Amino acid sequence: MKRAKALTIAGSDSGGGAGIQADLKTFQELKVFGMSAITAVTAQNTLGVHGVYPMSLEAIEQQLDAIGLDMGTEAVKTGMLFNSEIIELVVSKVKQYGWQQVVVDPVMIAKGGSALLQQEAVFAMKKYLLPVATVITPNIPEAEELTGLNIKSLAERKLAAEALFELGAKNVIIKGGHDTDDNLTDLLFDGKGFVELYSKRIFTENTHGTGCTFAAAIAACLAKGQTMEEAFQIAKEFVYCAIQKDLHIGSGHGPTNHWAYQEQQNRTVRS
Ligand SMILES: Nc1ncnc2c1ncn2[C@@H]1O[C@H](COP(=O)(O)OP(=O)(O)O)[C@@H](O)[C@H]1O
Ligand SMILES: Cc1ncc(COP(=O)(O)OP(=O)(O)O)c(N)n1
Repeated sequence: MKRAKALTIAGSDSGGGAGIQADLKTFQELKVFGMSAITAVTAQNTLGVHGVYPMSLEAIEQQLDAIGLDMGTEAVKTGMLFNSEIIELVVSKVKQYGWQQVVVDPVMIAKGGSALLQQEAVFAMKKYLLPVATVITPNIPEAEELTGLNIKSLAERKLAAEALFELGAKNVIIKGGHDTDDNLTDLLFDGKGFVELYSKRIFTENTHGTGCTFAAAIAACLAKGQTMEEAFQIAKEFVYCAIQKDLHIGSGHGPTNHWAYQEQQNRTVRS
């Protein structure tokens, strides 16, 4: 049987909750063959980011060529890209290999406050990366940084989504984890209309890596040929289950549970 493949281009999280590790776990759970190109190694646990070690451009290029020249991929997901040189390299490889489904998670700052993208790289993200994005998945602070808009209301979020679409992303999803009330709205804009997905906030400390997991689920679904709206719905459900059935690992902001979605699907099929 031919299996869909997805490539994550992101940073490594030694704690296993975010970055490359979250992406590969999500791909696997959604039955997509996962591949990776590591842009930076972070020393990270549930208490925060303790070190960031960017890879050389040569090392990143070799990883991308290794995939592009032999295996190919049905979807690409980008996460922590750290600086403008890495962004420009990734964009050139996306174009060289004609990779079509490109999910851009514009990772900037970890929940603990550590910078995962240098400030100078925001310009390159807007100018080079957004135009090759099938979808960009910022949280509210990232959408504010990319658009220069203040986002307090859903109406303002819609304006930000339109602004990101104008910068070249074919679809925009602004995530609601940073909503100020306890009803979270994730918003999709495809250039024509909006889709809103709602959930209640789950009260837990264990939300490390929710953004990575959400974007990886979108990439996995697109790799399998599902529509953007289907991918959006599955990703929201996947991450909700992962937060709801949290694992209580570590003494700080713990990881989510990447196998919870499949466990729920299995229960539904059996009952
Ligand atoms: N406490 C929570 N309860 C339920 N869903 C959440 C919670 N926190 C985040 N989410 C969901 O997780 C996904 C990632 O959102 P967000 O936290 O905004 O991303 P990021 O990790 O990039 O900051 C979204 O679908 C959001 O609605
Ligand atoms: C290596 C690495 N990449 C990305 C992140 C940020 O992940 P995110 O899903 O936004 O989760 P939080 O850091 O906000 O918990 C990361 N921490 N490390």
